This record gives sequence, structure tokens and C-alpha cells, in this order.
Amino acid sequence: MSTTASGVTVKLNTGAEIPLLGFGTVSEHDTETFKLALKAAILDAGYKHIDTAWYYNTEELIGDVLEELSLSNKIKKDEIFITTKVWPCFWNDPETSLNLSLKNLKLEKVDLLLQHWPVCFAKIDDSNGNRIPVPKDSNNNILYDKDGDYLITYKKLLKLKDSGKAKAVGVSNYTVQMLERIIKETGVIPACNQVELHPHLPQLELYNYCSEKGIILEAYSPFGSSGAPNLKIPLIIELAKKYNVSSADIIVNYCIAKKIVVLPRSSNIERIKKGYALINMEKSDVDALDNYGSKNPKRYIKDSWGDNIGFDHWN
Ligand SMILES: NC(=O)C1=CN([C@@H]2O[C@H](COP(=O)(O)OP(=O)(O)OC[C@H]3O[C@@H](n4cnc5c(N)ncnc54)[C@H](OP(=O)(O)O)[C@@H]3O)[C@@H](O)[C@H]2O)C=CC1
Ligand SMILES: O=C1O[C@H](CO)[C@@H](O)[C@@H]1O
Repeated sequence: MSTTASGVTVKLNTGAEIPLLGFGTVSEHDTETFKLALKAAILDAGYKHIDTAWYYNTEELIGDVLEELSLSNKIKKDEIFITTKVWPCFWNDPETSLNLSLKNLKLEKVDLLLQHWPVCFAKIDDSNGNRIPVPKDSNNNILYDKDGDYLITYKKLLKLKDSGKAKAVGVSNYTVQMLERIIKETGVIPACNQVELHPHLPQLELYNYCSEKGIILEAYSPFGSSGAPNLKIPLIIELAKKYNVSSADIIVNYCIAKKIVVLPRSSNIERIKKGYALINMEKSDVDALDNYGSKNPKRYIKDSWGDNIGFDHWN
């Protein structure tokens, strides 16, 4: 067993290993800060998994860093597990989205391709021919495609897997009901479902369903997103004292103990270099964290298109 969180893996239903710790790549910073953070994550903290998306506008920077590190023989590109995602404005042509991502990333294939949200936006290009990520009318209302269906996107993703450009395909922001529908209609179980998940939102019903079906759950916004509010939860601070680690280590290990892929983000080089300690968290502590979040569920990512999915806990 590895002694650092970056070395622990779990098997996808394709048979491929996925590292349980992945580097989140939403960025609120300039391009140089982002690249330095990513280099520290790979070279100092030993990250072997990067989570990105066409929507984040960081794919090209990731591609540059991977190219630089591989040309200087510091890494081999195929040692790093790469996930990218198809945004809802590409719901009906995910191949276009994947091709753009591969060009940005300077790769021939990705390890995992996810449908980013089970919603379908209208396809509108700007005057330069670039797809508008979130199309809106003059009243600022999002324009959905009335003929859209997330099942169509999933079926097209399965074809992309057959083409070899995506080694595995999965979904993101799916409910149990949505998973049941795509599995019933296609007979194919997605490799993973990436959702908001942390001790304030343990998603136990989804966790039990995915465990039973062999779908790997991935936890986004583990720290509660910008400002990391989850690090201040009293129970987490208490457990950090008990194990003599940081609050961030407790959240990462809560996920690892449950075999949930965890995707923290940071731009702070010192923090990134430190990585996350791997601890043997007692089951009673994992259960206590589950219990905390089940009693006080809190969702931090409240994108308005989530309304269409029927997410609860918008408090
Ligand atoms: N599929 C989807 O729809 C979604 C996927 N994601 C994925 O999940 C990733 C992570 O989620 P995200 O919402 O970005 O946020 P996180 O929950 O990872 O939190 C990021 C924040 O935590 C801070 N932080 C990190 N470590 C520490 C620490 N040790 N002490 C104090 N503060 C800390 C960071 O600040 P600092 O930079 O200063 O360290 C930053 O402000 C994304 O980057 C993306 O890859 C996210 C949202 C939706
Ligand atoms: O993946 C995602 O990141 C953004 C910002 O958190 C969110 O809108 C999207 O689902």
C-alpha cells in the first residue's frame, strides 16, 4: 500500500486503474500561476491524475505542461490519468468537443471522458465560430435545446469509446434515477459518476447505488469550493487533531476510505507540495462524517441548470 494519497488507485469497470486522488483544474488565477501549481502537483506531490473539462479553459495549459515535462523526460504522458468532459452546449456533438479537448491537451486519447451535466443547451456559435458555453436570451435566461436528451449524449459517448479516443466513459451530476434510465436504455454501466460530495453532502443513496452497480463515484468540490468552507467544520477539526493531520487530509481520507475518487484544487504551491497524508481512518469516524452530512446536507455548487435536474439541498 502506498504511503501517500497520490499513489492509491481503484479499478474502473473497464479494468483500468484510476488514482483516487486527482488534481482539480478549475482556475481562478492567471495562466502562469496555474502552470506552476500543476507542475508542483505532478513533480512534487506526485499527482498521477488530472481532472479537467472543455468548460474550464485550462486544457491548453495542461497540454503545455504535459508536453514540457515529457520533452524534458520528467514524466511520461501516459503515466498521468487524464479526465475531460463534454459541456452541455456540445450535447449533440460530443465528438467535436472531444476533438477540441484532444487538440488542447495535445493527446491522442483521454483515459476518461465524462458527460459534464445531464442537460442540453442550444447550439449557438459566436461570430468567430466558437461555441457559446452557456447561451442566453436577451432576458438572461439560459437557452436549452427543446429536442435535447442527455440519453442521446450518453449513447454518443459510448460510440467515442469504441473509436478508441476515450478509454472509458462516464457521467457527472447524475441522480440515481438518471443512472437507472441510461443503464436500462443502453445496457451499459458508466465507469463513473462525478458529483459534488464531501462530509457536508455524503450522497449516501447515490453512494449505495453506485457501489452496488460498480460505478466509481468521484467527489468534486471536496473542500466546499472557493474559500474551502468545509475545512472549518468542527467535527473535521476535531478529527484532524485526533489523527494529527490537517482538515484537508481528513476530507481526502474520508473519500479514500470509501473508495471515492477525490478531486481537490489548490493554487497554493506550499500546500500543493505537501500533498495529503494517507491515514487509516477508523470506520466509526467515517460513519460519523457520513452522519454529520446526512443530518446537515449542504450543496455549494448551485449552477442554475442544476434546477432542471431536481437537485435537493439548495440551502
Ligand atoms: N463535474 C462538475 O460539475 C464539477 C467538477 N469540479 C472539479 O472538482 C475540482 C475541485 O472542486 P472546486 O470547486 O474547484 O474546489 P475545492 O473544493 O477543491 O476547493 C478549492 C478551494 O480550496 C482552497 N484550498 C485548497 N486546499 C486548501 C487548504 N489546505 N487550506 C485552505 N484552503 C485550501 C483553494 O484555495 P487555494 O487555491 O488558495 O489553495 C480553493 O479556494 C474542480 O477544480 C474541478 O476539477 C468542480 C465543480 C463542478
Ligand atoms: O465543473 C464545473 O465547474 C464549474 C465551477 O465550479 C461548475 O459550473 C461546473 O459544473
